[in-house]
Amino acid sequence: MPSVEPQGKLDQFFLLSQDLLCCIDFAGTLLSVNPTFESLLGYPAHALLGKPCGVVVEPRDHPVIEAALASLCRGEKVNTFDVCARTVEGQRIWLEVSASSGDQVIYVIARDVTRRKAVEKQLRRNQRLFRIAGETAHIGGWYMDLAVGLPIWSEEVCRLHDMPVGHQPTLDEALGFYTPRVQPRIRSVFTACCEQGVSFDEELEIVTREGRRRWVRVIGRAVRDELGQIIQVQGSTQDITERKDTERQLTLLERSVESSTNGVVIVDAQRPDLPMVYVNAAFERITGYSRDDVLGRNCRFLQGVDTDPATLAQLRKGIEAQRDVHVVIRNYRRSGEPFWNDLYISPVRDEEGVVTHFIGAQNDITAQREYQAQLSHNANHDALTGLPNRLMLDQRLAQGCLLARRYHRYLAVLFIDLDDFKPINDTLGHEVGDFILREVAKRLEEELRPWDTVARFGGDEFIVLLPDLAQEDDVLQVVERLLTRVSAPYWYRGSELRITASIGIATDDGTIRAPRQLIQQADLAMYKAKRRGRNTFQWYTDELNRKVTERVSLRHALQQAIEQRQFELHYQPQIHHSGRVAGVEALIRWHHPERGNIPPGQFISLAEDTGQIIPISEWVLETACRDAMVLNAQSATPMTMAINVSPMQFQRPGFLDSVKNVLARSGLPPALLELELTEGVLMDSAEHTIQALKALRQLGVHIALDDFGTGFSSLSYLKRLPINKLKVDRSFVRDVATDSRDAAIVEGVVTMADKLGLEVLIEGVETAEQFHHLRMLQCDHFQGYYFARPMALSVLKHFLDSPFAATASAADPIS
Ligand SMILES: Nc1nc2c(ncn2[C@@H]2O[C@H](COP(=O)(O)O[C@H]3[C@@H](O)[C@H](n4cnc5c(=O)[nH]c(N)nc54)O[C@@H]3COP(=O)(O)O)[C@@H](O)[C@H]2O)c(=O)[nH]1
Repeated sequence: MPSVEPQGKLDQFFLLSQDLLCCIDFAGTLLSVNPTFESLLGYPAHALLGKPCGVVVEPRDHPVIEAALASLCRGEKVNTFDVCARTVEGQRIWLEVSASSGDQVIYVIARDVTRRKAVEKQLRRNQRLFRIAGETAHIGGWYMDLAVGLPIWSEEVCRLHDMPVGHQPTLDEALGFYTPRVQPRIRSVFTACCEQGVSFDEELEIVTREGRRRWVRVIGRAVRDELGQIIQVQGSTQDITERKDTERQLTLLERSVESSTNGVVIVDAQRPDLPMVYVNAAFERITGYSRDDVLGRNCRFLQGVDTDPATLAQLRKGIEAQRDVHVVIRNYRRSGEPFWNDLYISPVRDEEGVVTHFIGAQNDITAQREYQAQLSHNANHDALTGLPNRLMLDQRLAQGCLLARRYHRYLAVLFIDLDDFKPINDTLGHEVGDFILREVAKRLEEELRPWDTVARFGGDEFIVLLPDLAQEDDVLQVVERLLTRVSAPYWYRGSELRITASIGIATDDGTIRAPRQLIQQADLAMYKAKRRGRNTFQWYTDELNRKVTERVSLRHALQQAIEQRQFELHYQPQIHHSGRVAGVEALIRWHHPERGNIPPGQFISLAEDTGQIIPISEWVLETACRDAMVLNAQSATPMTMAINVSPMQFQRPGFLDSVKNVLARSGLPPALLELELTEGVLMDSAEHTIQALKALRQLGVHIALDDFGTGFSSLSYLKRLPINKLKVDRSFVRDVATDSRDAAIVEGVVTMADKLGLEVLIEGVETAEQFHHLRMLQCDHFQGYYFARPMALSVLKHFLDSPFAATASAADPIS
């Protein structure tokens, strides 16, 4: 293969050049190579000449060479191109190739650009990494040459502003993306950077071209030339919207937790002893401990002596099992004051589900608890005295019975009723009444053992439960103590008040099945105590029960009697000392369809107690007045009608009017009506009674004082009473013939009545002997079986028509 030899100066250049030089023909065959070609690629010239130039080039680049040769063959110019050659040792060398055609040959200059290629590669790699970093971190770069005054944005910065990649804004446009609120700030820091070289690092909000609001972190710094002149400002802009959103959410969360009214505690679940790592302001407020006091400590210091161990165990179990727990626990504030903590504890897990923390939400429910306790106390206690009420009494009663049964002990139930409490309340006022009730409650409590119960049963009634008595009689000493204590004086605003109590006692030896029965039994016994004179006690007995049961059944029967008009009036003549019948006393008779005649002594007092006396009395008054008119129509001389007036009837406000009305309806002259009142009625409410009597007297009605001598009336009081007659009780008559004391009493009464200008009637005269003694006295009237028994109206009419003188004479002529 002929070689093309360079000549002259060109030869020198060919031989000494640092570049690879070679000549090839238009087929690409190597014609000559310079020494650098040989040395760089490691091939001797003879090994190359005559070979295609592509032998030293990577096959991958052969098409590049072929294309260049083709162009040169067509006489076209070829631009510099790069190919990768391979040395004899296999090392790759990048060559930058320039080729130009001569007449017959092609001159090729190839320069080793391996190093440049490596730098370019590295640069490209760096650029790619930079782009990846920018895209993933949403961070882009920018700079502005001060001399030019136009910011240059990276692709990421363009994207961040929703601008097309490659957009190059003016400075004003670039800063104009910031929201109006932060405009002054960005312009100020940017200017300071340009003019004074002050770096900046700001987090500000922009509005993109699409109108989206985004938070960016913009960092800038000045670049100076070798003279220290600021020539450029460069920096980065990062989209931190997500972080800001997260931060905002966190801030919101934190503020919410901070401003929550509930206490919030976070403890570290991974450190020993679960130390607190966060507490909010409400925790500080509720507990009184500051953050500094508590962070790092376990929250058990909030517990105290009263903290319920069962609740603590429940709490501990929940934490150990890493599950939600809800407890209401007794905790203590820093001041030592206890409070009720309504506590929810929940585990907080990380992404792997590992419990890293526990969060506790606590609520101080002390006030709520107290309110509930108050409500429950109110539901179980009497508002005035603070004593247990009926509801609680029932529970305690059931407990007491249970204890008596289980431990073979006795339970005593005391029914305590204050004597004559109503007059205190009515006359002195409710304030005084309340004071007495409170005081009594206090005294009763003070006299009892801690495990006894005193409850207010209602009004002026109290129930005492004495459980756990070894013997029934043990109750007596308590009862006596209670009676003494209640009857001690009460001092109200400097005035002394007195009150007593009547107590009924019932006991259970563990056999009673219905505990409430004990209260009923004690109640019955209490009534008996009242009847026995008050300020005393009475045991419940079966006999008492029988009597009370009888009273209950009688009460029902009485109601039927009122409704079915089973009553009749009998009349007993009252004899004037002249021997004529001066009047009659109306006496009620009850003809029960099954029981037969029931005497008034058996039902009048019951009717008094139940209030049934009112309709009965009204009927008596009406009937007696009507019958009096009948009798007077038949009688030649005026005949009075004496009627027994019950205390309740007399004290009713409308009594006077009812008398007036009955008189008006019947037409009976008032002077022929005599109302018989007992001493007991007249002794009550002195002034009121006297006024009522005066009103009756003004009406013209006569008043007789019945059962005189049995009521211990004060004689001075007697003189003030506007009455007409005294009826000497028959108890003085019975033995008047044999007992000089009775005779003296009757005589004394007759004399006194005479001096007071009162008439006298001696009742209960049964025998001639009695009458014989009594007729010697200057007495006006007599009444008794000796003269006539009470009789029905029809019988009385015959009696009056009969020659009474004969009857009376038969008994013993009076005149
Ligand atoms: N409030 C009302 N009380 C009434 C009425 N009717 C009767 N009574 C009272 O009931 C009590 C018992 O009355 P009674 O069984 O009718 O007895 C009366 C007479 O029968 C009885 N009496 C009359 N004479 C004699 C006698 O010689 N011996 C004797 N052992 N008893 C006699 O006395 C009763 C009349 O007593 P008094 O009223 O005190 O005059 C009795 O307390 C009645 O008051 C009524 O309608 N309303």
